[in-house]
Amino acid sequence: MPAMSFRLRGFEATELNPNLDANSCEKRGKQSITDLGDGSEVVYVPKFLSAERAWDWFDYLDKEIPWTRPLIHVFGRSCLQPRDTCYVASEGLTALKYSGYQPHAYTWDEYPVLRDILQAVHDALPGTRFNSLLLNRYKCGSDYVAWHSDDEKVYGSTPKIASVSFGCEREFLLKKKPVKKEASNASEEQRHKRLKISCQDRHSFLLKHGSLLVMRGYTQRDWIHSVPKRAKSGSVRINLTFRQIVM
Ligand SMILES: O=C(O)CCC(=O)C(=O)O
Ligand SMILES: [Fe+2]
Repeated sequence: MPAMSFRLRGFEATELNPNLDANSCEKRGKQSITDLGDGSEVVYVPKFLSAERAWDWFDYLDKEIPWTRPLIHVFGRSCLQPRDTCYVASEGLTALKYSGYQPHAYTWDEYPVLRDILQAVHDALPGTRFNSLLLNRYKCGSDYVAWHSDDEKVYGSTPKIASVSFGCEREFLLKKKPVKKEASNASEEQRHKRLKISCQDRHSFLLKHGSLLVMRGYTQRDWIHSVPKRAKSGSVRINLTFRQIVM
């Protein structure tokens, strides 16, 4: 598939920085790149942060962030968002709105540790310039995020989203968006290709304390993701997703 490998080569330029000092590379350990097909990719780095550093940041975030649990509107109904949230963005950007909710944008200056975490992410992903951050706190196993994609127009057509996790391990699922109904005149080859894709249309990552997961390429256009409820009650998990607002 020469066309695709060419397209993917474009993404390789922004892979994890191989030139970080040997020590931080070592700590960062292995990364895995999952090719979701058709220009969508997920990079997972289980040991992005040392456990100690990640616990320090967990404690700060848990205590200092002004968490809220807003009322959101989905499918014509209002409900409490099933997790705590907070939003931070650079000044002068277009306001973010999702599920009928427009969060207040706090500034980076109000929570300086967030700049340190942002710096660690920028160091690992050369060429990125994240200017906004959505924070989520899952207090127990019944807090979750439903299937969705972060495909808001403000992020552009191929957003890169860097997700850092702290505390309780939770499962992160990816599922291919359903393809539009097959035209009746689709060739045998096209049908075979679709069938093959549909067998590989789910992925799961156990997001560890101190891990980094990056979604890139067409992942928001072609895939949805979720953090489902967990039957056995878990402890607190905090997740930070760094994004770049481009319009
Ligand atoms: O908590 C996570 O790992 C994912 C959060 C998420 O998908 C989001 O904030 O859009
Ligand atoms: Fe998301």
